[in-house]
Amino acid sequence: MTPRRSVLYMPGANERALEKAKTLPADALIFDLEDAVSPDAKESARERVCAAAASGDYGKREVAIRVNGLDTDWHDADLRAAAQAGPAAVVVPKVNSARDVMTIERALELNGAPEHTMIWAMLETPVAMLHAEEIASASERLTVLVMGTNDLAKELHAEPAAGRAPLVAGLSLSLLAARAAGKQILDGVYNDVQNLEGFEAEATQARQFGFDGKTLIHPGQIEPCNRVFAPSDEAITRARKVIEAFEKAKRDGDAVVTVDGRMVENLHVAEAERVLALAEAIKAR
Ligand SMILES: CC(C)(COP(=O)(O)OP(=O)(O)OC[C@H]1O[C@@H](n2cnc3c(N)ncnc32)[C@H](O)[C@@H]1OP(=O)(O)O)[C@@H](O)C(=O)NCCC(=O)NCCSC(=O)C[C@H](O)C(=O)O
Ligand SMILES: [Mg+2]
Repeated sequence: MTPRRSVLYMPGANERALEKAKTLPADALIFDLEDAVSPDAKESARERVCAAAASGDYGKREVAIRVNGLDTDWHDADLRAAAQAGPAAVVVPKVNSARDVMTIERALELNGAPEHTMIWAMLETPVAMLHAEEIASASERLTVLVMGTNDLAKELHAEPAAGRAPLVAGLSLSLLAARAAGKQILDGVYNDVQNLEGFEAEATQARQFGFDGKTLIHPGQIEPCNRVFAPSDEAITRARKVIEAFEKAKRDGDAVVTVDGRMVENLHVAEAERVLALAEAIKAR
């Protein structure tokens, strides 16, 4: 289990951000070549980002490179350079179909990407929401889905609303697809970098939905995000109690038991084991 609670984007043209990221407590970093880089800086950013990704200077943080989209002039050169740099993942924006995933997979192979370089597909268009299942299950190399909620809101003509109501259908379809295919899924970014209270509320909503973590745009969002997506002490204590109580029930020949007044069956044990495994994986970081 790889914790991906906090996944920080940074503009590939921003040398200072790439440097600063070496000391930030994010679980993963995405060096961006897409929206955060202006057209005239695309080539220099590509070189800088690939050198940084290949440097091994980021410790236990997973390093991913976001390339430009399949339908852009920069995509092929980005993917070739990223494949050669060999990051943990190549993040591809605006993936719309299983065919897109297979095209990316083939390009990684043709360009000699190491086996450890995975595909993280961004779901950020209405058609991607409707194709989420085929995208999520198109390749074993695709391990993570990433929501692009800014683009999705733009395409939907959606307005900001309480509880992200206009986006809930898309978020839910993407989550269903990720879980059905056994993949991880990350929530989109929160744009108001000054508003940490609003950020924490949105991250909590994402955790309650079932997201594994959230993509971020500012270092100030990392700490609250790590806290929200880690099992709390209370959750760990309850998970241990559930496992112990169920073990005892089994010894007594029962398949169901109550813990603190709530029913526990073997499915709850599986969830408790997941919580403990995640807590252990976070501790090991
Ligand atoms: C949003 C920002 C432009 C704000 O920048 P700024 O005002 O300069 O922030 P601060 O002055 O508060 O910065 C303090 C220090 O932190 C460093 N910093 C800031 N952001 C990052 C970062 N993302 N990674 C690493 N380090 C960062 C600054 O350099 C300062 O350092 P120091 O000088 O040493 O104190 C800016 O935060 C930013 O550019 N964020 C990332 C934007 C980005 O990558 N956007 C693209 C991804 S999101 C997206 O594409 C959405 C998706 O596709 C969708 O559709 O939803
Ligand atoms: Mg986007």
